[in-house]
Amino acid sequence: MTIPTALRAEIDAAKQRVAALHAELPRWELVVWTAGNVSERVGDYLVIKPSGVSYDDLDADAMVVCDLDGNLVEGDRSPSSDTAAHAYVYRHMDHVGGVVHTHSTYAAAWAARGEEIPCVLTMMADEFGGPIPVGPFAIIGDDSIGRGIVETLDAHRSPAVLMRNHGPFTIGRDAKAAVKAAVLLEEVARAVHISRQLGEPTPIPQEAIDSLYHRYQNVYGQH
Ligand SMILES: O=C(CO)[C@@H](O)[C@@H](O)COP(=O)(O)O
Repeated sequence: MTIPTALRAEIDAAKQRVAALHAELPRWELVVWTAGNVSERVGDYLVIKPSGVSYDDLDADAMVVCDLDGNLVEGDRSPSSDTAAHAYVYRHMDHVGGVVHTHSTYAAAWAARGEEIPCVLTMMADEFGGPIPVGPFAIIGDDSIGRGIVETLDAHRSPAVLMRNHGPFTIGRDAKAAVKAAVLLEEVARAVHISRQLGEPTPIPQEAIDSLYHRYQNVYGQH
């Protein structure tokens, strides 16, 4: 199987974007060693990093392309070990254009307890539209992680899920949006963790969460 000529330019542009976005993971201290990955959907394909390769070596030429069943279509190295999970999300969530997985410290700490992060900060209402949910414990190697991500996020506004005893996966309309969700997730996971050391954080009323989420998703920023 080869990339259709009609997608060549889009695939090459996605390789540039996904390579650059992998550099954001160590930049925002979301990963150690090689423990994180970013993908972006292009038609019936996904662009993702090769497994176990240092972020220092992840340029556009290093990126690999898979079909949405996770089969390698282009590239000379094995795709990320989480490719099956990314591919499952794309197959079952048509609106998703980007997926990120990290083991960021504070988000992983909440995942280790199997506890959702309560919506106690306006930044959480803005970006996540409520609490950040926990997905089921699932072992890498088949569709179980992907299935757990989809089943959990289908029931929430949140673009982030804490896979129990593992770590966060985030989704977005493109890879940049999914990376942003991963960055903000770690920030709120840390803030709420610290807050809870000093007392019980105060929940935000649902009406306020809905209002903040609508503003941030539809008004905030440049239009
Ligand atoms: O945690 C795991 C494997 O257990 C992976 O998410 C992490 O090491 C990243 O793997 P890849 O380098 O993307 O194959």
